[in-house]
Amino acid sequence: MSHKNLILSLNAGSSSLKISLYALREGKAESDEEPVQLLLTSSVSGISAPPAKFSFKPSSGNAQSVKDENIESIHDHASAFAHFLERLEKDASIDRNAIQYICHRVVHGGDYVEPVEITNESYHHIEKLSDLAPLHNGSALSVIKSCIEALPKSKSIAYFDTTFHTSIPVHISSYAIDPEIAKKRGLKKYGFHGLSYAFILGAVSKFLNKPTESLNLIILHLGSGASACAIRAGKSFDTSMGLTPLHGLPGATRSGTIDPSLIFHYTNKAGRITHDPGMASDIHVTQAEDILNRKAGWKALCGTTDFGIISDKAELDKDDQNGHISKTNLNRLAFDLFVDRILGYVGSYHLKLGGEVDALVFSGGIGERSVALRDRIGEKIRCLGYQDVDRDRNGKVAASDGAVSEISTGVSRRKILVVKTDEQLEMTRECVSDKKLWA
Ligand SMILES: Nc1ncnc2c1ncn2[C@@H]1O[C@H](COP(=O)(O)OP(=O)(O)O)[C@@H](O)[C@H]1O
Ligand SMILES: CC(=O)OP(=O)(O)O
Ligand SMILES: [Mg+2]
Repeated sequence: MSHKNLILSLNAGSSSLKISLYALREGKAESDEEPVQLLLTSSVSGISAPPAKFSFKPSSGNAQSVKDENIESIHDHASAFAHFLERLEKDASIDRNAIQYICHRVVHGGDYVEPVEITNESYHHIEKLSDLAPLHNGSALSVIKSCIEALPKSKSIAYFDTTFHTSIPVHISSYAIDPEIAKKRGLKKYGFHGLSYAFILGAVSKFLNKPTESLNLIILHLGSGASACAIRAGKSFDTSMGLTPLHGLPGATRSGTIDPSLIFHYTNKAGRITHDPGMASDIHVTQAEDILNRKAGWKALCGTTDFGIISDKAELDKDDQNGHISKTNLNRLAFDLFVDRILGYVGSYHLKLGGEVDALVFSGGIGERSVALRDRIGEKIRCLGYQDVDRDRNGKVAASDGAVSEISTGVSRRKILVVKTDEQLEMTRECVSDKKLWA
């Protein structure tokens, strides 16, 4: 395939590497047309629960699609990217020299409030923030490093999850601690999943045919990392993650919010630097942070990071009348606990938005796929004036990237939607619209 002006978009999540390759459209795009054409998507999932699964899906042409192939040689994000590059050349015959820009999702941007080109200085700035996103920034940097080595002609640009949340008012983003120390050390709520929230906001605005500035939404991004966001007048007003992506909802291996004192009763080595081989060697965090980020969440409760399995088993327990499954079924506990924490945020954000909410949106790997979770949350929020979840619609949510599915019906104006989020496309749109890059 021969294309000019390619944009490669890389999203290093805590358990996955998601990749999309686009070609810039020639000529002026129609007003409603995407400025890029998608050439292929690829993903490596289960990086934190090997064997990792590799998928490769060209949009057209003769190249073969691959779905969920177990790849033993992938053990981290850098080896996942190396495997992708190999397959790009072998399976899709795309000339990597045609890649002009590489967009990288970087979770923690610290005080960077806009995307930055990767230079020595910005690389080290992102590296310094690695301890504040121990499952993320280091992985993104390892992929950036691979790009510098394997694709020296392409320019790498970092897009931050934190940028979207710079609109959060100071009384919401501040902690009740010594303000001088907070300022000196940058201790405040940053919030994450911002690229996903920006994408979802745009998709919902189009779907409801309302300008973003007029929208109030509660969005749930439920993936390996899970967070909630209150959008007021098209801007982030509050979000559940904080200084780090540990705060708020539990995740695949993360505890979410706990009483901070709990950790000192859990272990008497909380403050020591961890030497666990599972934590990347260039990340320096305490055992407390290691336990709460990597040895907690669904993995600790149920022995799996796959919420699909948890929700199936939780369902089994509900139907069992013979006492074969213990009443203390941990899958059931995990499911109910997740529902409880999500409801806490939905209720709180509903109030913070003064009851003016246009829609509740589900997204992320769990939000997009768990029919049971959407059904349960839908049932619980009816008292807030949301429409009813429609069984049929809920079971048939569209699976393509960017799709918006309405799963509720009724007379209330408050809808329940599912959006298949696309952080790679969000970064690419920003890249294309940045005039400096295309002068
Ligand atoms: N059928 C399913 N039902 C519920 N959850 C699922 C299903 N399939 C995958 N998941 C969940 O989606 C998670 C991955 O979400 P995703 O947003 O893609 O992850 P990441 O945070 O790495 O970007 C998995 O950890 C798994 O728990
Ligand atoms: C911020 C975060 O937790 O991201 P992810 O869900 O992709 O791991
Ligand atoms: Mg993700």
